[in-house]
Amino acid sequence: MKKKTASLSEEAALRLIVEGTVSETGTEFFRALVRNLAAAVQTNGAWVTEYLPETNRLRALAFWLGDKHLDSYEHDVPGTPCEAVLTERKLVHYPDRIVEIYPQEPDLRSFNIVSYLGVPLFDARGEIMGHLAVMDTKPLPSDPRIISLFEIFAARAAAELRRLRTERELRGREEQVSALLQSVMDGVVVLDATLRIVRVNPAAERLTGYSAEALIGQDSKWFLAGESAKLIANCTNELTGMPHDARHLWIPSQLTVLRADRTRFPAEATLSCFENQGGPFYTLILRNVDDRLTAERQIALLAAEREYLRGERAQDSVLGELIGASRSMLEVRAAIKQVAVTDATVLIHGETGTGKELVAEAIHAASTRKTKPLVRVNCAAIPASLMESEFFGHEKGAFTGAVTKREGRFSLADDGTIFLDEVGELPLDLQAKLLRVLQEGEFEPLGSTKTKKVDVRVVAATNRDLAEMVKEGTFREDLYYRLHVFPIMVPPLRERGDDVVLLANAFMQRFSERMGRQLDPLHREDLHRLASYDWPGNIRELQNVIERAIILTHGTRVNLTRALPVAGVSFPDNEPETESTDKPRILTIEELEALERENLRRALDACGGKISGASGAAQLLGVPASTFSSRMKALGVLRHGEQEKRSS
Ligand SMILES: Nc1ncnc2c1ncn2[C@@H]1O[C@H](COP(=O)(O)OP(=O)(O)OP(=O)(O)O)[C@@H](O)[C@H]1O
Repeated sequence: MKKKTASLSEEAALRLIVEGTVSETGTEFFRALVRNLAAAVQTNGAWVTEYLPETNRLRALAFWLGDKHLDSYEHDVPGTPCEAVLTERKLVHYPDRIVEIYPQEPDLRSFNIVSYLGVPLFDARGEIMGHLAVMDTKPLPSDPRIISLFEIFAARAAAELRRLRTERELRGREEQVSALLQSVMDGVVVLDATLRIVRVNPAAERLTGYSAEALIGQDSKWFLAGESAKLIANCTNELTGMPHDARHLWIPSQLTVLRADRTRFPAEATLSCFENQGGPFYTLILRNVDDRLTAERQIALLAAEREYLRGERAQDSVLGELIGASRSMLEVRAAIKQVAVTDATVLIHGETGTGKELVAEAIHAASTRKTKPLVRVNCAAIPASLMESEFFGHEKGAFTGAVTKREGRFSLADDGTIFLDEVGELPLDLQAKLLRVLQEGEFEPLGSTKTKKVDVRVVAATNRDLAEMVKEGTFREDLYYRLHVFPIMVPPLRERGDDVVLLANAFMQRFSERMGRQLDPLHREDLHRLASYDWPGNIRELQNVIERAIILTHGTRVNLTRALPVAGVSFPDNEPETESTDKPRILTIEELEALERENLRRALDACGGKISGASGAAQLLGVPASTFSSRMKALGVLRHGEQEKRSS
């Protein structure tokens, strides 16, 4: 090392440090520092190191020896004068003959070192970061001026080393943050206090279609639709007023992001605030929720569809009880489906026993009121004097016999459906009251002055010609039109074609299951007989016939003969109720023959097919066996087991 001056004043040394290092940082700083330090204290060498605790080694940040820098110098701590510096954590001075103290340290010998002065460098927490040392090929006597100069250099070195470490740490963190930002799927946009974009991640570039260069420096309005930009501005205001540890907000699906191609997408975001250099910054984490919203919509749609299908299935299960595939019945089913979901009043027309009540049930079951009551009222079955109280209820003492207060059917049906069967039988005064309920939804119970309000859907049914009754003045025209909002005509069985067969088979199955009977399916010819019958009592009559036939059957083959009225003529016990009041009529020859044929069959059935003898069918009829047989032949009646070829 060239000695520039024999001795250097402290000020000159300080100037050396300042001037020699002011413009330098990092490696250059340390190189300047050790060079100037060696010059200041006039030693042969100086070095500044960083301590590597993992390997317990010292690595030179800069090493000046003689007249040059040694690059990449590193050595183990144990057995060196530096060890004393690190373990004693204070300035260590070996003024002379250092080789004798550290004979194992080869570099001391090879560099001809005889004296040493070293000091540890601490970080802000008091941990050793490294050390600064000077060494000389001649003795280095203890000189306070040298020591103080040396300590000035050491303080400067420690400061720079600390700065470097902080910088390195920051860089490490920044790299971590960058790596994180690079890898996240969500777009991250950092805004400054004026809501200008200062940083974006690649996902934000992808989401917006803008490059980072295009985005950085722009106002957040650049990529946010008007309302969304306002929302973000409001949120940032809100955030700055919040406690530091709670400065984040979730903005759910309310943002609209504008892409470079001017398309838009809905986004949800989290917005958080952090302080940097005294000012607030905001991190906006954006997520495109288009897919999610689409998926949610899809799920909602599927759920609605499922609900709809459930409803359909429920409807179908109710409609399933309404057997019939004829065109007219399909129309009835379609009408039920159509009107059920509305609150419209329905008037069901149809002959007796055609299934009007079943239709009313199906309407209720397929309506939104299905969980509420369906209250049935048969207007023909209630005495006129009790009808009003039955409909609207009464107060205690409202009339003789009204010992307690009683709710009427309309109150019971509140929120549900009332089925007014045989509505044509309503007396005129009650028709007026019914009209009021239909129009205003209100009535007064008998004996009460308080008006009751109800929400009741009315389904009425009649087998009478109400329009004709209006003309006759027995049915109110205004009520007729009020009821006639949605008329459904239930066709008689004779107009339903093969529905008879479907119904007969269904009833067979229903009753045989109910009675625990194993029965053969109905024969083709039985079905034919059923189909050719007129069915004045409609489905109720058919149902009765099948039920009766099963009861009368002993084996597995259903005995329709005794249950079925013959060609429109019935035995007295088979007479449909509706016909019971009809006058006896004159029979045709064919009808008489059919009746006789039926009678022969019944006799045969009753006697197990036996004709002659004490328990024979002939005796049952009181005729000789030969007469019985010839009548059988003439009328084409076959015995059990024989194949019948008749088609009546
Ligand atoms: N389409 C059908 N499918 C299955 N059963 C039916 C059908 N229609 C009617 N029924 C059955 O026939 C019987 C008579 O039906 P319902 O009481 O509904 O007829 P209605 O027209 O209301 O009779 P009324 O005019 O005498 O009041 C009931 O037992 C019912 O279950």
